[in-house]
Amino acid sequence: MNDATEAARIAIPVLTIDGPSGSGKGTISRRVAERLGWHYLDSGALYRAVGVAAAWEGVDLGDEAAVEACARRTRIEFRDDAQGEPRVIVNGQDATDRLRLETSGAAASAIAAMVGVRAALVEMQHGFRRPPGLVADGRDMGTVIFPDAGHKVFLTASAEERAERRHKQLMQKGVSVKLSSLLGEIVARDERDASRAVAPLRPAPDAVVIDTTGIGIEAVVARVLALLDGMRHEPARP
Ligand SMILES: Nc1ncnc2c1ncn2[C@@H]1O[C@H](COP(=O)(O)OP(=O)(O)O)[C@@H](O)[C@H]1O
Ligand SMILES: Nc1ccn([C@H]2C[C@H](O)[C@@H](COP(=O)(O)OP(=O)(O)O)O2)c(=O)n1
Repeated sequence: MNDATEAARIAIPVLTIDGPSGSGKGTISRRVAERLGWHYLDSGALYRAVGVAAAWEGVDLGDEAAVEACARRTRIEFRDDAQGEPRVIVNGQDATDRLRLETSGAAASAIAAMVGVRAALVEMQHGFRRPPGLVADGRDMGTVIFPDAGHKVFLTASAEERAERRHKQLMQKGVSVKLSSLLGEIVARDERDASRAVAPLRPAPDAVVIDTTGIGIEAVVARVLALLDGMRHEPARP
């Protein structure tokens, strides 16, 4: 990339929304992106998609080189269906429902600890930075992928509330799962995501942390938009 192209790329505004599972990243990011008319990157879906592609291809998840090669060849597309629902197409197949399973989240978390897998997905994530702007959700959006983002948010909520939210979400989809086992899975996944050596889950030093425990979706959206508004009107520092 030449200097002029790089300068044009980094002039495109980015809002990063990182946080643990069930903190509301996807829900809040989608709504904020819609209000702003910006693009949206669900980076977790990329890790989930690689995990699913690896399972389809019989790749051993313990073999780092094989999983990295799988990450490099996996084709992932985001599309809205006729009802406007977002779908994720992995190597030409609609994998949306499978990607949402907690087993896919756990597989994604395991392969996301591999440095080669993370490296394989960097360019694809940068490709989402297109005018007029991008809202990017994940674990390392503000720390690693878009460290120059002008707006960074880290969402949290108590583990109990996050498990309850996920439980309700799964029940609505007709997936029956015990709340206690879900809580255990979520806590274990957060622990692995936060303790890994490469791009661990943690707030960027310049992120605004919002604890969403007991705060409704629209109130969180309003807080994020207010933050953005404040930053946009902040006078440039000398
Ligand atoms: N602030 C909130 N209050 C109550 N429920 C929420 C809140 N934020 C998100 N949810 C719900 O919690 C569930 C998980 O949210 P999601 O956006 O998928 O989280 P994440 O992307 O962080 O895993 C969804 O059903 C969503 O509607
Ligand atoms: N930027 C990202 C996004 C997700 N991951 C990994 C770690 C997460 O446990 C899995 C799944 O992420 P995803 O955001 O889809 O999961 P939740 O919706 O928060 O439950 O992927 C990551 O390491 N880096």
